[in-house]
Amino acid sequence: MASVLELTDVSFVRSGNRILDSVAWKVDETDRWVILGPNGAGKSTLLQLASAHAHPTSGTVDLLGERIGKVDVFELRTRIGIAATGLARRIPPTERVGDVVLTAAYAVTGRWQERYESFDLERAAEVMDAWDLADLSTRTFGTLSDGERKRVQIARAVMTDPELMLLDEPAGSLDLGARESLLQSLEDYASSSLAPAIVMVTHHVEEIPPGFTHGMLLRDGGIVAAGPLDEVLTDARLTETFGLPLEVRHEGGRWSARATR
Ligand SMILES: Nc1ncnc2c1ncn2[C@@H]1O[C@H](COP(=O)(O)OP(=O)(O)OP(=O)(O)O)[C@@H](O)[C@H]1O
Repeated sequence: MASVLELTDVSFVRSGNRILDSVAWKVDETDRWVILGPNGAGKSTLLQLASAHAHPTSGTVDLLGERIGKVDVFELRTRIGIAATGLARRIPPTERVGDVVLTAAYAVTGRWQERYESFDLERAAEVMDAWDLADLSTRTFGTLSDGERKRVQIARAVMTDPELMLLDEPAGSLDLGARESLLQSLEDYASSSLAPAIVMVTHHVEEIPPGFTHGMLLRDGGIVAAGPLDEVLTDARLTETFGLPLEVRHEGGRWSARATR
């Protein structure tokens, strides 16, 4: 099976702070990964490396068949879909939802004078339909709820048919209904044989969509466990990762966890 991302002995140091330490990780094209770990564990930094927005201090990152440091990262980034809060901040609040999705074809935010082909317009309509955004296409991004904004960000990332999809806390800050509805959409997306490899960072095991296959537990920049989800999400490993006694359950395709006394 072809690997889309491979980190070999990767360390990442900033201001003398070892944020990632000797990380080895391989993502194959059919994998759907979830990354969990306490605040400050290094999850977002790992996504920065996985999206060619950061270089490792030592070790190697191979992304979509290219070695980071030996390739034009601007070209490489067009092959990766990212939905993250930091990127959402760059979307002008006055931009129409339809244009937020469509402008992904040129990797820009804010529609200007780009000329779109009919297949771009058809693709944007198809993606907005799939992510329940068709009724919002003429609304402006700034008027949307948090849940709607998350959907728009993901639809924008899906628009270009990426070879790797990176999701940073897609269900963070959503109410119960919005979360459950988003998880159903993510489950549908992840179950398609046409979907790319997916890596999702989350703070809660309850936010893992059914069908996700692999998990990584990160603590203090090091991997506690990585592999098939049911081997990784155990009481002992979650307890070690979060530093308090935890009990985990897996029922009906969904995960939950709580502290024990
Ligand atoms: N440029 C930097 N210089 C120094 N330290 C940094 C820098 N960027 C991040 N860090 C530190 O690296 C650690 C990991 O940060 P990162 O954002 O990757 O963690 P995270 O697991 O995503 O956290 P959270 O769950 O809170 O979002 C944190 O302690 C953070 O303060």
